[in-house]
Amino acid sequence: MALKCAIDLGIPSAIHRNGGSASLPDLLATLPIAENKRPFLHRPMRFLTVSGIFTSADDGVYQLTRVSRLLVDSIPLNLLPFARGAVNENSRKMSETSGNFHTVFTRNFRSFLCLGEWFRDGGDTTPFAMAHGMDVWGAMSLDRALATGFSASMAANSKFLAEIAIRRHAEAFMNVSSLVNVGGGDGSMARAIVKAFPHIKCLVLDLPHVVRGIPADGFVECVAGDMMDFVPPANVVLLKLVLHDWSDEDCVRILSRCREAISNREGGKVIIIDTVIGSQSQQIYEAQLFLDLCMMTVTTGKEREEKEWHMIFLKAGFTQYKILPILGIKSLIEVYP
Ligand SMILES: C[S@@+](CC[C@H](N)C(=O)[O-])C[C@H]1O[C@@H](n2cnc3c(N)ncnc32)[C@H](O)[C@@H]1O
Ligand SMILES: O=c1cc(-c2ccc(O)cc2)oc2c(O)c(O)ccc12
Repeated sequence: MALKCAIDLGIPSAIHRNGGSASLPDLLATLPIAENKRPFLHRPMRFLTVSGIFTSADDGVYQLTRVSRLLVDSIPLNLLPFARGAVNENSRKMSETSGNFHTVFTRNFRSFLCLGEWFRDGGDTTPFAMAHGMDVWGAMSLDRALATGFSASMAANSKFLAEIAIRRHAEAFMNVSSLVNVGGGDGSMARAIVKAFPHIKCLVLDLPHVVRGIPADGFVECVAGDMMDFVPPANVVLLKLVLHDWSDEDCVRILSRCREAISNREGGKVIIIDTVIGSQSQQIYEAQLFLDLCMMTVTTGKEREEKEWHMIFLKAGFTQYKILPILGIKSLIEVYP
């Protein structure tokens, strides 16, 4: 909530505009803070500094850390839309300040409040459905603003990650002539791939209500469909943050469709961008386990350890795989028939 407050007030951007460091009087001079609230600002700032969002020199001057640099609006590929998605309320007040942003993430919060009840309940619904009366995909198909907000959050994540994944693992996309991005959302990831490798013909497959909102741009082609039933043929199938939404049985079904899509194709492989649980870093490990709880609460999915990934690959008929770390909690997994 302190981070949400800092994002709402635009504090990371204000520090950046001030040349990368700002004292409390500097911040008070530029931020829209009511006169009677000025004596309070040092308290969330003190908490966020101890939490690693800002640093503060002894002289009381705040500076950005690697985390808060991601929240500066003027820095290209910032994660502000993703962070807003994570902390904003779907309310009129927030819509005014952050551009009509409706979020699935606030719904997550209410879903988390049902977790204890979910454990006691013998039904097979998700905590999200307990809180909202329908599953997350149903909620998004009915609420256009919610779907658009989710798509914008995931798109910011994709643009940021695509840049790093392509730079660090360019070889994964070389010698690829066609690629289908299954559950590709608004096509941000596919677009970044085509821009880096213009020879690749890229197709995005997603649900009808998602594909309907994507304007044609000449870079990627978008088709509506259900990945449980059919995946269009290509040399490479890319699944980014898709399998973590689904149970092991559903993943085997999706991956089986992907295997059919690449069968008899030269260099056929599936590229998965997702979490592989397990890290030497306590912070990363904690984030992976937190995301796993999100998946348990919002979807029917989970984050997986390597042995769990291995099991579903074998069940879907694949023989080999290779795990390449990308950044933080995410890895790129190449899976071969
Ligand atoms: C967590 S989002 C990931 C979006 C995108 N890959 C990214 O990383 O930004 C999961 C995506 O899967 C899509 N999806 C869910 N069920 C699907 C289905 N049965 N067939 C195709 N896409 C589906 C959702 O609409 C959503 O765009
Ligand atoms: O609530 C979420 C959050 C994520 C998420 C968070 C952080 C990351 O680095 C990646 C993804 O993903 C979600 C998701 O895929 C979904 O279908 C519903 C909710 C969430």
